Amino acid sequence: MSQPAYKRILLKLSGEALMGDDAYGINREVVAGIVNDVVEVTRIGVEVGIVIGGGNIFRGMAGAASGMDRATADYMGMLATVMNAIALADAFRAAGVNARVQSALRIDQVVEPYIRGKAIRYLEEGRVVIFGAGTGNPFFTTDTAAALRGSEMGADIVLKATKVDGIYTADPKKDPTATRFQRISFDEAISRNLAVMDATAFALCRDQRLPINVFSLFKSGALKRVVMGEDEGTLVYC
Ligand SMILES: Nc1ncnc2c1ncn2[C@@H]1O[C@H](COP(=O)(O)OP(=O)(O)OP(=O)(O)O)[C@@H](O)[C@H]1O
Ligand SMILES: O=c1ccn([C@@H]2O[C@H](COP(=O)(O)O)[C@@H](O)[C@H]2O)c(=O)[nH]1
Repeated sequence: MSQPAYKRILLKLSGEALMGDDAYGINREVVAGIVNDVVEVTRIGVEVGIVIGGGNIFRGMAGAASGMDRATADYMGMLATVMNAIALADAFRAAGVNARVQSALRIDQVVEPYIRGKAIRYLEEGRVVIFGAGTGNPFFTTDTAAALRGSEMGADIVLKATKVDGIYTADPKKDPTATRFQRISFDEAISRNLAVMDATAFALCRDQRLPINVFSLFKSGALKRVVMGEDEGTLVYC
C-alpha cells in the first residue's frame, strides 16, 4: 500500500465552515464529518495538529467595525476559537479518539496551556492536538497561528481546509471568472495579494520553507488525497 506523503501535518480548519448551513455557531454534523476525515488520516500513521478559526462565532475586525477597541475584540475572537477547539475535542472523544486542547491564552480550569514540548510528545504518541486561542496575540489571525504552530511542531506541511477548493486568481465567491491554481509559489501568492490567507502566514511559511495546501473542507476524501500527495486543492511552494 502507498505511504502518506507527509508524516506530520498542521491542519487549519475554517471556523466559519463549522456553521454549515446554520446562521451561527457549531453544526454538529459538520464537526462529525471533519472528525471522520481526520481519524482516517491518523489511522494511516499521520500525526495531526489542528488550529481552528473562530469566524463562526466572532471576529475581531467585526467588533472593531462596530466601535470596539480592536485588541479587546481580538481577545474575544481568540476565546471563540477556544470554544471551537473544545467542541472539536469533544467530537473526537465521541468518536473514541484522544484529542488534547492546548490554549495560547491561559484558562487552566478549562484547557491546558500551550507547551511546545508537551504538544510534540502528544503528536509522537499519536494523539491529535488542537491549538486554541490562535497565537495568543491580538492583531493576528488563526492562519498565522497555523503557520506558527506548524513551524514549531516541525510539521511537513500546513493544510488549510476552507470553504473554497483552492487558491484562485481572485476570490471565486465574488468573481465567477476566477480560475484556480494547481500550484503557486509563495512569492507569487504574496505579490498578487491573494486574500485566501493573510500575508503574515504566507511569509512565515515561506521563511520556514513550510509548504501550504489549500483545499475544500466539504469535499469528500480531500484531506486523505492531500495527505497521500495526490493532486487536490492548491499547493503553495517555495
Ligand atoms: N484568491 C482567492 N482564492 C480563494 N479564495 C479566496 C481568494 N481571495 C479571497 N478568498 C476567500 O477567502 C476565504 C477563505 O479565507 P477566510 O479567512 O475567510 O476563511 P477561513 O480561514 O477558512 O475561516 P475562518 O477565518 O473562520 O477560520 C474563502 O472562502 C474565499 O471566499
Ligand atoms: O492569533 C490570533 C488569532 C485570532 N485572533 C482573533 O480571533 C478571531 C478569529 O480568528 P480567525 O482567524 O478570524 O478565524 C480573529 O478575527 C481575531 O480577532 C487574534 O486576535 N489573534
